[in-house]
Amino acid sequence: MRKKSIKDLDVQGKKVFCRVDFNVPMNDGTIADDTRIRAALPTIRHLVDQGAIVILASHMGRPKGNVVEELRLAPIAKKLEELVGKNVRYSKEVIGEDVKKQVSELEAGDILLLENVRFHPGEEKNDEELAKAFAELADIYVNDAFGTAHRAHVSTEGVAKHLPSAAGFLIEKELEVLGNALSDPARPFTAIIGGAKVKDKIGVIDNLLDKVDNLIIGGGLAFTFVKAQGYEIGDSLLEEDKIELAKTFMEKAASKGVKFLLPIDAIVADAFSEQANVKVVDIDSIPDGWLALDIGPKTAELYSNVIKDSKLVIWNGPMGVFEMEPFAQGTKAVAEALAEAENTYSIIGGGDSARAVEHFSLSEKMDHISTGGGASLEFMEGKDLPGIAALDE
Ligand SMILES: Nc1ncnc2c1ncn2[C@@H]1O[C@H](COP(=O)(O)OP(=O)(O)OP(=O)(O)O)[C@@H](O)[C@H]1O
Ligand SMILES: O=C(O)[C@H](O)COP(=O)(O)O
Repeated sequence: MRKKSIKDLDVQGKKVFCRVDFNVPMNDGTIADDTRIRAALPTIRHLVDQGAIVILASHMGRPKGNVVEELRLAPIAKKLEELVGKNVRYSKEVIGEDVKKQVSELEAGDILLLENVRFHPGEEKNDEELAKAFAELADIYVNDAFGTAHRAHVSTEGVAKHLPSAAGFLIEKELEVLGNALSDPARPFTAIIGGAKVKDKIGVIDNLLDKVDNLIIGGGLAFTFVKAQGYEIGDSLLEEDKIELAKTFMEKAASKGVKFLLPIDAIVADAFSEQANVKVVDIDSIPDGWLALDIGPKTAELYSNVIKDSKLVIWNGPMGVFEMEPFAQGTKAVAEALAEAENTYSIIGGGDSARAVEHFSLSEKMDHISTGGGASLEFMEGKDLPGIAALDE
């Protein structure tokens, strides 16, 4: 069922409580990447232009109900001011008398940013009292925090039960792109799954096997599959209790005619370190005591060719330990193949893959980079996102 859109609302003179995801990476008090702030601008600008009184709420980090000085949103307010080109007020409180007073002073088109909502112990508990207190501040609730839509917290879910609600432009765009990709994909449709843990990606692999033509596996999780194929993997990442499941995934792929691609070679190291001794080996020759930390060059070429022959590619999770230079080549090759593939629509599923693409300065070449890491993953798993489910239809 289609959710109500911010476009369907008359917000002139109305107080709008708008949840955004300003959980941006910080480096010594400065914003290391403002992508998520920029992603919320269309909604914020629309509300301002339509004469709404805009109350913005976001979390940053995981302060677990405590005030953590480094996680205050003051630098975000400043950055936002720069980006929207108008004064942004900032409250050092999440809720309370001072917030009420500040809200009462706002006029149409004004913006107030509340303090990090996770400073309040009620936020993550989805506390009813806090939900009511937020609702009392406003006439309307807009959720545009796609990155946090998989959390049932007060500012993402609880407050929606007390106010007329709608989705902002970012959530709409994410749902449209990810939704279209999964429900009516251009073919060949390829999913690339990497990262560290099989157990975190079980749901998404299972769901994607019903939809894709090719499933490419890389990263640390590939080695549980390699082990399931019967090869020795040295000290590479292994989830012993998932070997049987890995086999069932490969069987499911075969029965559905899905090409299931696993590494055919790997970059192995004698320690988990940038300074380690490194060599390239075929997948059946990973030496005892060594760890596979990246896909090898033959695998990178194989994966790149599949990518270039695809019409649609979804990518979640790096191909290797890309944070260390000697193990970044596989992830880089995949990013470059996506960047070069002219007839391929590329969707980067947030989190580490988005960071990797940014790291290789290839973001501009991708068709859609989701602002959601966990959220896009849960969406791809076919789960309902509580922050979206709670919105009016
Ligand atoms: N072969 C490998 N061995 C060990 N760790 C690996 C290997 N390949 C990748 N990694 C690590 O996996 C981590 C990311 O794994 P994780 O499962 O957390 O992915 P993710 O964060 O869920 O991905 P995304 O954020 O894109 O959804 C990276 O830090 C990377 O260094
Ligand atoms: O960065 C994210 O994935 C979102 O902002 C959600 O953050 P969380 O995982 O701390 O809930």
